[in-house]
Amino acid sequence: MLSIFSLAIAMTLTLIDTHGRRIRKLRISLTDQCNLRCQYCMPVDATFIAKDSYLRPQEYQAIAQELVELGLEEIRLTGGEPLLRQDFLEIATRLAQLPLKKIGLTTNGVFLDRYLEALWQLGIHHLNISLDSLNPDNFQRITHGDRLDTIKDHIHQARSQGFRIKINMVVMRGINDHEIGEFVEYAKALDIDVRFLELMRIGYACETQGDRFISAQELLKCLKTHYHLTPLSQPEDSTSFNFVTDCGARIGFIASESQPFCGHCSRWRLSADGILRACLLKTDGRSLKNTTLAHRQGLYRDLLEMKPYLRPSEVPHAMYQIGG
Ligand SMILES: Nc1nc2c(ncn2[C@@H]2O[C@H](COP(=O)(O)OP(=O)(O)OP(=O)(O)O)[C@@H](O)[C@H]2O)c(=O)[nH]1
Ligand SMILES: C[S@@+](CC[C@H](N)C(=O)[O-])C[C@H]1O[C@@H](n2cnc3c(N)ncnc32)[C@H](O)[C@@H]1O
Ligand code: SF4
Ligand code: SF4
Repeated sequence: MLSIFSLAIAMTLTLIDTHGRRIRKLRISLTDQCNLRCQYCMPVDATFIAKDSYLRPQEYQAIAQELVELGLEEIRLTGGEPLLRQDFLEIATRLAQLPLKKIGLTTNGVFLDRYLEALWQLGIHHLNISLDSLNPDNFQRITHGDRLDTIKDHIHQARSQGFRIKINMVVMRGINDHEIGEFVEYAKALDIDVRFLELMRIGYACETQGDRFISAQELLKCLKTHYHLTPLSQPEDSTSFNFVTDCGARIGFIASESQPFCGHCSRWRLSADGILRACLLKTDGRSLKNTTLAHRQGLYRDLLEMKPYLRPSEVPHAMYQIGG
């Protein structure tokens, strides 16, 4: 039931930006902290924002509710590592009460087992899990962590419980590009999706991206020498373009460098300390911390003018700082 005030807002504001793109997805970063240190994302000596600057569970709920009334359909919880957030379940429970079409979670999977039951009960059934190597030594090199078996075990448990799982693999030349065939077989064996991500020029990764970048088209060409690929349809605001292989594996490519998808971008992002941004690759945003509903209405209007039409080439902040 809309309050009179929020009804008035809903009548004057719709989430359509200045280029006609409808904002229907919000990615919420719950923390910038992480228990891994993926070499393209976070330096080993990363510094983090103070925990007392985090938005509180009630604030997430209030903001999300307003945006739902304006047309928001999906929320994805991300970070940093969202499952490190102490009050993760309270936040997830509050968001799950809203009339959303979907809530997803993007996680490194290390603590996933602790939350599977609750996530299932809350209707959060879409899990995107980062996994850049199936080889323990290589996994350690990339993430500075030795949790490969744990993560694989959690992926297996989640799949057995019925969760929809997409694996995100950032493919890097000379680091893990020799493993893409193994990932296709892994996806097939577990009946899960795998998406190959291009290494993005964002934050810390800008230093090494030039040498390690490998395009989706190059990967596709390589995979086509082993598999016959049939294209799959996807929503127009999908980050990935997808195929099914003749062995039955579902694979996708997120080519945010070589084939940007800004023209159909439908996402806003909310950082752990409450900065709402119209684009992953823009530093500027609007702080929603300590604001009233009336104030936020103006900030939402500002945001509708802040999403770039063309993809910015790079940005100094890292993915974990803004919410990947
Ligand atoms: N350029 C760009 N890349 C994005 C954006 N959103 C996600 N990505 C890329 O896609 C990767 C995977 O994102 P996920 O968290 O798995 O989400 P997704 O499944 O792609 O997104 P939804 O379908 O919206 O839930 C990220 O790590 C980024 O590399 C975006 O808005 N812009
Ligand atoms: C920042 S993480 C946050 C969620 C969680 N910690 C995880 O790893 O899934 C979200 C996604 O961003 C991706 N990512 C981080 N830095 C990236 C970069 N420079 N290029 C491409 N993807 C990147 C990760 O691979 C991961 O799939
Ligand atoms: S990609 Fe995810 S798991 Fe890896 S360091 Fe960044 S936030 Fe942590
Ligand atoms: S770069 Fe910005 S505008 Fe383009 S798809 Fe990503 S978030 Fe959207």
